[in-house]
This record gives sequence, structure tokens and C-alpha cells, in this order.
Amino acid sequence: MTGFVLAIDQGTTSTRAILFDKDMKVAGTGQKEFTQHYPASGWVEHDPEDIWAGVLATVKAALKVAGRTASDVAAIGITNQRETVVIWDRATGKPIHNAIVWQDRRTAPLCQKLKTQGLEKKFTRKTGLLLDPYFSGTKIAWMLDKVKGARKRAGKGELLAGTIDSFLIWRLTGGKVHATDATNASRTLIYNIENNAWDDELLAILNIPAKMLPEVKDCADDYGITEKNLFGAEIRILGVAGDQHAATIGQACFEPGMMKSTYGTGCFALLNTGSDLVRSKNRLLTTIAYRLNGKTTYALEGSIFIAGAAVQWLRDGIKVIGKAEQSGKLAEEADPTQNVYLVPAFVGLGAPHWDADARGAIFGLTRNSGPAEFARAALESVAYQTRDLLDAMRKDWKGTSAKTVLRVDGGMVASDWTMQRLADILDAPVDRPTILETTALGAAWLAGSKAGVWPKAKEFARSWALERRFRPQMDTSTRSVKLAGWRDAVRRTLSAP
Ligand SMILES: Nc1ncnc2c1ncn2[C@@H]1O[C@H](COP(=O)(O)OP(=O)(O)O)[C@@H](O)[C@H]1O
Ligand SMILES: O=P(O)(O)OC[C@H](O)CO
Repeated sequence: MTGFVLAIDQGTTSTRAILFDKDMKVAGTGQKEFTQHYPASGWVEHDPEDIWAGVLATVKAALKVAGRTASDVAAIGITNQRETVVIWDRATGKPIHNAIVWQDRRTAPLCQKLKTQGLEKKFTRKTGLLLDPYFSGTKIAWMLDKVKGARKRAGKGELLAGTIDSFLIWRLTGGKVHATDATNASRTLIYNIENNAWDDELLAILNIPAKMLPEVKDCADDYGITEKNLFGAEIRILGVAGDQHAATIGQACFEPGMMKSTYGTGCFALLNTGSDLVRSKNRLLTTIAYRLNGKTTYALEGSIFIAGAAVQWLRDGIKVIGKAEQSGKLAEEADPTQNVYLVPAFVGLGAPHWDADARGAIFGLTRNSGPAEFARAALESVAYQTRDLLDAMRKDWKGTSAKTVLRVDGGMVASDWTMQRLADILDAPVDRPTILETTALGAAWLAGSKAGVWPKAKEFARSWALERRFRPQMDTSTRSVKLAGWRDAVRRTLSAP
């Protein structure tokens, strides 16, 4: 056995396949972006056939770049954008509708209706989530309502539903396996995270037939074997986790109190709370960090919708930079006496506010404010939003101490300026690892350790290596003034302050 492990990272804007060698180093990568569909305001869809074509192409590309074949691969680990959901025909494998993406807000009226019926507490108690269109359950219900004959066919067992991982597993195994893992299930709003099962009562409320849903497995488990004709040899699928959970694993946050935050388009911070299912009093989510050997480890999660997207706005919206990497340099030039705040509520605000109707705002402009102050405000907004999450986590769980260290990854952490400002605003150390492909690494580790070709958790955790620690340098009074300004800006941005 060669020890090569392949990770398929199916993200929101692109699909990546990364082949790791026996030393857990990247041997080859394939990446493909795909089209985002916006059929109406607030709606976001993906064509599952695009995603499937992207998976086939990137896996082949990664093998080719590494000069390897499918027979060299010990196992596949799949990680995916979460919540995005597909319904497909059991007989043909064809989707009955485009995938509805996690960012899609079309089920806001249904969520509101369920809230008015006083059902949010029930959903939160059982799933750890909130009645927000972000999650998969109301998206499944929408498709069953809108696609002609779908609910009847689903009831007869002719249709299957699942997050992107399960759609890929179905296709990769030639329609033999309908499965998902506990982390993806925990994002659907129909999975009971306390007893680890689809919840009949919630399914009945949303009128979703249980027979369309996948079997829920451990993250490192047997997910079947890929069809030989796809890659030239059969490969076992032995690992599955939602991308933020895979990053938590890839960052080796295995101990309670350890926390990671991924800064891509949005930002998702997960705090490992061990076997404690912590119920948030501060509008954070409770989620399954991972389930291994039948043992569930929980996490508190803060989800921020706009992080790197604020940098994209600087580049593509107001065009004050040409490339994302110029943002830090420009922010450095900002006038320290100006207090300009950007609240990037471009698609509403996520945790801990969950205000779908808030919209972005900028405060504190003077006649002298210009591109540098805008850049600093955009990068700082990411630090302030993370601070809001950390504060909520500290209030929610005694295991969060003043000593909490944040392990970071994602495209935005390339910015030294942003990482330093993050440490300053958090008043906590920020650790950037040598390997930034933590999501793919986490998925690969699940599969590689299950296959017996990669080390177990303890040894894997020891291999985590620090590239740079950013320590807080800002003095307490400056931090307090800045935080007060941010809180005031958020208060003035909320739709119902
Ligand atoms: N040097 C940089 N400074 C600030 N932001 C950056 C930098 N490099 C990339 N980004 C931002 O990071 C994001 C891309 O990160 P990535 O992890 O690839 O995101 P995703 O997986 O969500 O597509 C983009 O929004 C981009 O603007
Ligand atoms: O695909 P990403 O990296 O944008 O992550 C999306 C999250 O999983 C949504 O919950």
C-alpha cells in the first residue's frame, strides 16, 4: 500500500481534489470553478451535474499532476460545502432541481411561518440550529412543494435527498450507497444531535418522507467503493465531513477548548466542547464537530457570512485594490486618527445577530476618508465579527478560557496585517499553521487513518506545525475604544435595533 490519500473538497465556488502522499504532504492538486446561478433576488443555485463533472475532472487532474494512478490511492475522503442540498431520482441518478445553496434565502417565509407557530425552540432543542433559511431542511421542503409530483414520488421511495457529500457518494458508487456523515446531517435542521438520528417529529412538521434520507455514518467509516470505470481502478471512500468540520479535524482541534476559524468567503469558527452538548444562550449554533468510533464530539459554532467577501468588495465593488493581497498594505496606510467602521451586512448578519434584513453600512467618514480607511475598515470588520463570536462563546461555555488560542486557515489568513489585527482585537493569540489546506487534510486524515495508512489522532495532532503566532500588541484602552465604536456601528445597522 502506497499511503496516498485523495481528498475531494467540494466548496461553494470551486471543487478541488488534492492527493496527499504517505507523509501527508500534497502530491498533486486539481481545481475547477463552476457557475453560480442566481435565478431571483436572494436565491443561489448550483447545477449538480456541473459539480459532478468538476469532481471527475479534478480527481483526474490531481492524479495526473502527481504522476499517479487510481491504484496508488488507498482511500478517498470527501468534504463539502454544507447545507446545500440536492434531490435526485433513485433510478436514474438525475437531480429533479438544481441544488439549493446554503446562502439561498428563499425559505425565509417558511422559517418565519414556523417561528410564528412557536416552533423555533423545538427545532433548536433537537438540532442545535435556528429557524434560518441557511439550513437544508426547509430547502428540501421547498423542492418537494414546488417540483410537480415530487412529494408523492418521494413518499414512494423514488426520490433521494442529501447534502452534496451524499449526492457524490451515490454517483461515485454507481448508485449503491446512500449515506452521509453525522456532521453534514447536523446541518440539515431535521437531525437530532442528541440521539444521533433523523427526527420523525421535525420530518413530519416539514412533511419530508424519511425514506428519501441517507444513512448517517461516522466521519471515518465505510462509504462504499468508486465504480472502476470512473478513475481506472476502484477506490474505497472511507472519510466524510462537512468542510468546516474537516478543517477542525485538519487543525487537530481534538481537545475541548480548542478552536479554529476559517477565513474564506465567509468565516466559520468552531470551538470543540468535547462530549458536552452546549446549548447557546447567545445565538451560536450547537453542532457535531465530528463522530468517530460511534463517539460524538460537539462544537459551538459561529458563522459569519462576509469575511474575504469584504475584500472582494474592495476589489470588485468599490475598486480600491486590484488584487486581494493589496488590501493589507493599503490598510496599513490608513490614518490612525480616523475611526471608520464597515459593518458588512451585505446579505444580513449571521451569528450572533441572525438579522437577515440588516444591510451593510459604513460609519465615521470624514472629508479625509479614502481608500486606505475603507480597506482598514473592511479587514477590521472581520476581526470585530470574530471577537463577537468569541465573546458569545466565552459566555456560553465555561471551558473557554482567557487563554483560548485561535487556529486559523482559509485564503484570507495570507494577510499578515489582518492576522495581527485579529490578535489585537481578540486579545488572544492567533496561530497560523504551515499547512493551510486544512479542510482537505482533515478529510484525507479521516480516510487515511481509517485505511490504516495514516497515523491515529494523537500522532496526527503532533504533526500540526505552527508557521507563525500573532500575539496581541494593542493597548487595552485603544482596544476598548475601538470595540465600543464597532458595537455602536452594529447597533445602528441592525434592522430592529
Ligand atoms: N492576501 C489576502 N488578503 C486578504 N484577503 C485575501 C487574501 N488572499 C485571499 N483573500 C480572500 O480570501 C478569500 C478566498 O479564500 P478561500 O479560502 O479560497 O475561500 P472560499 O473557499 O470560500 O472560496 C477571498 O474572498 C479573497 O478575497
Ligand atoms: O464552501 P465554503 O468554504 O464557502 O464553506 C461553506 C460552508 O460550509 C457553509 O456552511
